[in-house]
Amino acid sequence: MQKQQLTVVVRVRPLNSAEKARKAFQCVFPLDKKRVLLVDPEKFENNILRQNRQHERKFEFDATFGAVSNQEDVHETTTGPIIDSVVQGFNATVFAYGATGSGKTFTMIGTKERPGLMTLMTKALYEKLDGQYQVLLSYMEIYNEIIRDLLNPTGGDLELLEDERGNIRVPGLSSVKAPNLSRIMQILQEGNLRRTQEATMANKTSSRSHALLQVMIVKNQSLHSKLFMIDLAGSERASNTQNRGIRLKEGAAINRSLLALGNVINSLASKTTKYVNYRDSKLTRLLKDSLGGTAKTCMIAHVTPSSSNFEETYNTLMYASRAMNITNKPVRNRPASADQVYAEAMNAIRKEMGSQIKNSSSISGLAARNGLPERTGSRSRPKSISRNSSLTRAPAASTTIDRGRGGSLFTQLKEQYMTLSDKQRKLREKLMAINQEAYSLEMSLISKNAIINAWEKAHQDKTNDSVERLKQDGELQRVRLVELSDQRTKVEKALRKGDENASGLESRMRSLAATNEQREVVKLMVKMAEIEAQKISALSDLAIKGLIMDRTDTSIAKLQKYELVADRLIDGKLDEADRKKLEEEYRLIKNQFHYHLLPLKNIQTTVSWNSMLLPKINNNNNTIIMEERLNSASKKKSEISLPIIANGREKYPTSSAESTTDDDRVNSPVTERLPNI
Ligand SMILES: Nc1ncnc2c1ncn2[C@@H]1O[C@H](COP(=O)(O)OP(=O)(O)OP(=O)(O)O)[C@@H](O)[C@H]1O
Repeated sequence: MQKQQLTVVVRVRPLNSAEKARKAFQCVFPLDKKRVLLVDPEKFENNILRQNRQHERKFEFDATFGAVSNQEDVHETTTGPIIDSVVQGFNATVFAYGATGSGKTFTMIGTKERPGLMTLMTKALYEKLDGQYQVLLSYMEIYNEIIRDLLNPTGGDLELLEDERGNIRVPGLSSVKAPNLSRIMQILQEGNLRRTQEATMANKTSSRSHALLQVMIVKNQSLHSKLFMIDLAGSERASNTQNRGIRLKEGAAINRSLLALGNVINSLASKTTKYVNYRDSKLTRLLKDSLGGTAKTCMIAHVTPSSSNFEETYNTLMYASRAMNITNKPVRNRPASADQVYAEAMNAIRKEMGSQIKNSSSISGLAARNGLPERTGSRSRPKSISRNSSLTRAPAASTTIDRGRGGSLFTQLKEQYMTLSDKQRKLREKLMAINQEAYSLEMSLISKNAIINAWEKAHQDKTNDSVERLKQDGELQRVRLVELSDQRTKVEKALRKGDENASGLESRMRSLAATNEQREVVKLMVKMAEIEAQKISALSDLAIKGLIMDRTDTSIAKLQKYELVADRLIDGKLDEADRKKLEEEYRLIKNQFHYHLLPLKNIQTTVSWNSMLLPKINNNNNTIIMEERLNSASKKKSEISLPIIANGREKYPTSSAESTTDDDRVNSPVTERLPNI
């Protein structure tokens, strides 16, 4: 694992008209492709007391871009090479850092006429990826330490979870398929419109949140690599922005997360500090892998050239030069075949088998290896070769090699068997993909139907845009399920036929096998086909478990939120208006939790998708088969139910079923804000 320093570049934007009107002048000068000169405006103030202070400072970075550099220049020099790494399977992060109004959003998002890095990078990625890759996009913002899904505005607040391997995940964050560049542009535009932006004194279109675009590249259903593109909110001084009220509170939250980021950068850059505290903000927790981790990371520091922003510029350049000392250890993700170890083992078996098959097809070779002379035999009665094996008969003096029908037929059957096994493997993989998609659709449909039913019960004839959208989505999902069901029938039919043919070939090969080696070859080939089928079954099992885990994670996040609200309600120190608002929020979360959990409770219906023609793992060893495992998991889930809060006290329903009855749903009907599912 090779260490690699963070790539740190600086972009200086042109002086703008407001700055010129304020009689501000340029105090930052790019000297060449790497160096930048910062001149303290005090130098021109003729202050005798400060005459001896150092007024100029040079900084050197991996690259420096001045006012004349355009978006393409920045991309080609800095982010272009990162795209190559992402294509090779490395995770990467590019983030824009700098004071408010310094040009971060311009660089990352850009304008219609001058698209920024998010567009240029995804475009470059598309040009380099071929059809075997799939691209998924997620777009979120962190606003006042709250994570929101920019692609699913009704999704509510999202939580961060750390799995047992230390990977940070955002359960419930939507990821959207981006089959082409125009879809990406559309997704980005939609997301950007939803981003929290406000005018401040320092910037007319100030981004008040950190925006994180995540591009996931998937190959053979596993993650190939991940690219984070981040437009951070600007660091700001309250005096500069003249912010009050909400803007001031936002500023404090923005600065808190940036302070946490600064602390992480300081700790990582320091040679003495051992402990790095990522936990102080959601931003730093999300960036854990990008700073000091296994990703390739590029920081684009932004400064204004204006003398009025000297202090911010100085701080940014100091941070940036400190960040140059950070080293990551980029690691390529595991190859797309989710089970490299298994694949290697299979290759070893294949190789071994290949050599045995090669040897067994040459009778002379076999005979020679057994220290026996070659035999002559009947060409017309292949079976007699195995029955009356010449190996037990008296050796004949002939050196002619028998490549008669017996030998060649065995070879032909063996080749047919291998081709068939390969075909069966592909069919099983197809079946697995169909099952997985259907499983996920069914889970989503269960939640959707329950929400629609509850809405209709509570609101009768009243229509609602979100409910109508849910209905339309549900309709599309049902159509897709019918398609999948047809596909599954076809694949299963082909699989059954293939299995019949395979067992026919197997018994013919067994009866033709004349030697121990040939018998061994048949055994190995059958074993290999079995292992392939079991492997797919295991992967399928894992994928379904992954879907369940994701849903469970989101449910847990909702439960945590519920606890927070419940605590505040029980605490009771609320005026009437706040209590009412909180109670409504409480009901919404309770609803979300309920609808999200429903598919897990109904797992028996959905699991049928996974059981067809995929062999059950360890079934004959009396270990728990998948259905049982899932059933017991669903049993546990169905025991979870949230209490009702009345007058500031928690009341648990008398039975677990109680909380999920229609009555309960009517008690806490689906509100105007529909729960995300
Ligand atoms: N390189 C550039 N060339 C021309 N105009 C630029 C450049 N960089 C920034 N600008 C302009 O400067 C203004 C402020 O830029 P921008 O909104 O990108 O700043 P920011 O750092 O994202 O601010 P905030 O943190 O407040 O969101 C915008 O009007 C933008 O168009």
